[in-house]
Amino acid sequence: MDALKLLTTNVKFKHKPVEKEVEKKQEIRNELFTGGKVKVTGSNPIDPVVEFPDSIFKENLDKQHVEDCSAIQRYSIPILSMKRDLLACAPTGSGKTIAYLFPILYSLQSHVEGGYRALIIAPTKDLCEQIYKQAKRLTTNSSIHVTELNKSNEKIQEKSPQLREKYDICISTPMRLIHALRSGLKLDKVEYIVMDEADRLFEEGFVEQTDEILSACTHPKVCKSLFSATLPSTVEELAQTIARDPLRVIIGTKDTSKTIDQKLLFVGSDASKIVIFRQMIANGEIKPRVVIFVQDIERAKALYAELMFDEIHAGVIHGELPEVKREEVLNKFRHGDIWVLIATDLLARGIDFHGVKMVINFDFPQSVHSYIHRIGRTGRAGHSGKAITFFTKDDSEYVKLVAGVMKASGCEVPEWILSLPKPSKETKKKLKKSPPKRKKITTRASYDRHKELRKKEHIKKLKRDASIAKQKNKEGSP
Ligand SMILES: Nc1ncnc2c1ncn2[C@@H]1O[C@H](COP(=O)(O)OP(=O)(O)OP(=O)(O)O)[C@@H](O)[C@H]1O
Repeated sequence: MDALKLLTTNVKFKHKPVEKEVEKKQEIRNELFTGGKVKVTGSNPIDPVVEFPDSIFKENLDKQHVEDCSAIQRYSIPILSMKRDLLACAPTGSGKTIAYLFPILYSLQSHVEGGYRALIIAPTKDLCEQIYKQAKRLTTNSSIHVTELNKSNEKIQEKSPQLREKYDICISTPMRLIHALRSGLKLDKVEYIVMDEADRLFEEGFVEQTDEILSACTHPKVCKSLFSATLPSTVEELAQTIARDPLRVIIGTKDTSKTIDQKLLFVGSDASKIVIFRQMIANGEIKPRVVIFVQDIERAKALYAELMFDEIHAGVIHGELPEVKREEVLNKFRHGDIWVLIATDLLARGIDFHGVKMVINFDFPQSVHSYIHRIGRTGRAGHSGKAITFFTKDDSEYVKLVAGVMKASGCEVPEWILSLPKPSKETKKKLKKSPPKRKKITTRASYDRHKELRKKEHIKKLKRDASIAKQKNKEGSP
């Protein structure tokens, strides 16, 4: 089956490991469990555990085939169980969700009391939904109850506040939680606050909300923890001011991932990108499943239209899609009905897909952290992955940023890229604020495209009508 067919045929993709890769895979798995370099700082550090403590939660993990503790889990379990504040930085896909859920559940089960006792804050609804699902799996058959604040259940809980007493753990975006706070929610019983994707929660647009939430948590012994694959020093400084005698755990080399084979690809201009992408498909260089990142919603829609035209099993996800539709697209991608998922940075953080072989940065990311989180959608949980970043002349002043991460992760980077000057602080800020203006994604004049699309749809309809007529004839024949 040629590459284009593989992406367009309606057969679910199955992953078959190639034998020669086994050794490399073993090396990558070891990285997950040993974490390579581990750095713990802070007063009175606590020794790591070697395995998940016996409990109903461990039994539930066994059912998910999560048996050995990953490096971050070995450290976070005793630290959070002892209610020490924690700043944790560990690579994408290294199991940070279980790293905070497990010790919190383990600790809360010993004393049952009504009302939210742990709060998990994450920047997007999709991520909250994913954390909620993991928490539900972990708490099966236990005495701990979890809720995720969303539009509908927030209203229900607002009308009947006694319902909140049923839940021990609440998962929410900052915005949703602030809304609930302003309609009377009390957070005085909260003993644990987790800030997942913490650096994002301390960025402009979120930091005021995060602050308001933290001030509402008035329990004298509230334990605060921050988790992310990227913790810039500015965030760490801020975190140090809200945390009490925290321990700081860094797994691996900060801001790198050893499980992803990263490449930079000069594509000349924006107009060439789609042509090069098609060429890569034809050459068999694109192995499903793939996540493609573009810089804005308009480009996501345009690329989707192009791939749909090629009859590739593609899907698109961005902030303009309603929640239900987003969930539907994510599920289709998870179940293998969509092989090429086009996304904006909305999906860059935290979302966990199994079997993503490749991430393509169709548009250059707007920051190093965005790069790290985007490529982190592959190479998760001890698997290997590949990331290709397209860059044009317009991106050249920022390329060095990514090259540094690649080098630190042990990937090959051409010398000429390494010798480029480092972008200044101002240049980095400029990029973060507004990416380069890009040419529209299209290979055909829109009139021609519409004409061709209409023709294709017409042929499809004719085929459908013919098959219905054939069926009717059959049923009518004696
Ligand atoms: N100890 C473990 N052994 C094997 N798999 C694990 C283990 N812990 C977690 N996983 C699996 O690893 C995957 C990635 O976990 P998770 O989403 O928590 O990563 P993460 O570190 O939060 O990544 P990101 O930084 O991208 O948010 C999940 O599918 C999870 O079930």
